[in-house]
Amino acid sequence: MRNADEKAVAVLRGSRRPDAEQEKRFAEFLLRTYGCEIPLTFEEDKMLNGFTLTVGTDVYDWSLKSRLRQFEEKLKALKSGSDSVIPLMKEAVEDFTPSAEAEETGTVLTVGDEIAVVSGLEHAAYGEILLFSSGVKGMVQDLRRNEIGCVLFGDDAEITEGSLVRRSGKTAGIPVGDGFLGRVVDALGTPIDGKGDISAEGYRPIECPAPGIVDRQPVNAPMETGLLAIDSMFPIGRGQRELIIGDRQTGKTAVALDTILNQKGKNVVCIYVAIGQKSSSVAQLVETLKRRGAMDYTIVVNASASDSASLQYIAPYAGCALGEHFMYQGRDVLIVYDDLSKHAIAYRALSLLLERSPGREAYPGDVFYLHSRLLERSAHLSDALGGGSMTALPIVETQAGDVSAYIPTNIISITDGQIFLESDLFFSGQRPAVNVGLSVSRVGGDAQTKAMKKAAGGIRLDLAQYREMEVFTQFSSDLDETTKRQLTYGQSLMRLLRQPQYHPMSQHDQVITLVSALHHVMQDVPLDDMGRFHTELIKYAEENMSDVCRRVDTTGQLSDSDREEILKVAKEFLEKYKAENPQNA
Ligand SMILES: Nc1ncnc2c1ncn2[C@@H]1O[C@H](COP(=O)(O)OP(=O)(O)OP(=O)(O)O)[C@@H](O)[C@H]1O
Repeated sequence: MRNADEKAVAVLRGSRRPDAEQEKRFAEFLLRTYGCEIPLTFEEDKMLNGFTLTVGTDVYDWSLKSRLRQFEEKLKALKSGSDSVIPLMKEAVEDFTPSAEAEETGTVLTVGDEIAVVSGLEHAAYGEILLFSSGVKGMVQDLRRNEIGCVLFGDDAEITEGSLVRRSGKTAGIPVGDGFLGRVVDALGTPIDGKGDISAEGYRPIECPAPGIVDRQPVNAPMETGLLAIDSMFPIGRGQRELIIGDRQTGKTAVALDTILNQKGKNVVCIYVAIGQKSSSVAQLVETLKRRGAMDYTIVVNASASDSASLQYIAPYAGCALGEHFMYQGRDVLIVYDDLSKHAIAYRALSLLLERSPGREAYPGDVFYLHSRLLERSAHLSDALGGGSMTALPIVETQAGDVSAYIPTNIISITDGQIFLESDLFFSGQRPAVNVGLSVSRVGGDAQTKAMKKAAGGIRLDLAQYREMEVFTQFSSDLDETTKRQLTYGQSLMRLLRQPQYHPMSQHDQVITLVSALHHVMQDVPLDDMGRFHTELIKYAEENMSDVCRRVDTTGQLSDSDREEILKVAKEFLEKYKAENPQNA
């Protein structure tokens, strides 16, 4: 029996809410031990995946651990036939004998600014959850000689100096499962969309080692964004990590959102992690996803600007754990971290409060590890592990286009390429504002479908030549005919790469556009009329060669004869267009 002054919180690990029979047994046990009746209250604890049992004012540790382990082994042996589970569960409850275990307790030395310094917990490990006497939880972040620095996930006003802290023996975790699809949750997995509780299938620690080399296979399947500028030149593969980088308000979120919308009907689970954003922007985004039918396969994890720095710090790891659950089931996952600059800032705030020495731009020394351990968890798993994948689209905000700042360079070096969005292009109306010169995709080329590869052929080269020529000819007025044509060709290509928001293009749409554009079919169409011409061309092509469109979409191949057919139809449409619009001919 413990000191009667201590506050009583105990955790019934890995268990469902105890049934009436079990509760009776607890009550009897307490009566036997204390000689009087003590009220019991059970509360679900999502973070530790268990139930907190509060008993009077004493500390207990109810351990069902060994029973549960045996029970799990039996279940595994049975491979869970539901008929045979019920007697097993009964048996587990009947054989249960509560026991009190010794545990390590410490005291709070100082507390403030979401940080507590604790002494006396000699065996606490990095990342372990500590339970404060007020019920608030914290995570060990700093291990010093005689004390521990801990970030708090709750109100620090309730914690007083000298109060008691207990170890939980567990690292922070999040409930996971299909029930989360279509929901908005906070960084601890608690629903915040007012739609009630989520029934979880399992539980995953938020920090988990990334799959090793043998557990992976090369990226070889495309993750189409539906954006012509990206799919044609910087293709993304399933399992790839592609950074979206740019100044504020350059359409970074829009690219990620369009990619999520484009996954409709493709059996991809999408996760959007909002870090340090306004809750109103997140609500707007959720509304857009709902309206466009994308919320059914999407989970939104929100740690808003008004949440504590510690919640913002763990949000991407929690989102990643949710994604891993699906990835290890062999499914494909797309995860967007919006954005990692704010994540780094939250971590910097925590580190400075923990009195770690500041390094470059006042970030702590391990800020590279902060992001590398997160992004390394995205992978294309080997077939032996189910062949699932997790594609990451981290977003980073730059200041005045400076990609060489600390956080952008770090993340550029961790990821497999970047889509660089430029303010000047954005404001000149070129949206998505992809800078073709600075963007790159290092592994996606292998994942691009043969049809796209064939259709997109030399577009990057053509655009590079155009950009060079554009600079040289900016101030000269009399240009020769070839240069002029090259310029109009480049301009028409750039115009075609403009794409309104929420209008992802299908694969056949992109292939038809690229084949016709790169064969100069659209060159003479006035730039102002390009949008209309393009829309009508696609409609005309879909009506006149539906079999080619279907073949491209289903097989991902583009035979020479199909290409000829596309060109023929495009030219036919051009003639029709010229006849209908003689002023543009
Ligand atoms: N392709 C597009 N066509 C038209 N408008 C667009 C396009 N892409 C983005 N926008 C608009 O540009 C604005 C900024 O986009 P967005 O919020 O995605 O940028 P951001 O870089 O994520 O911004 P922040 O820095 O605030 O995170 C939005 O109003 C969005 O509707």
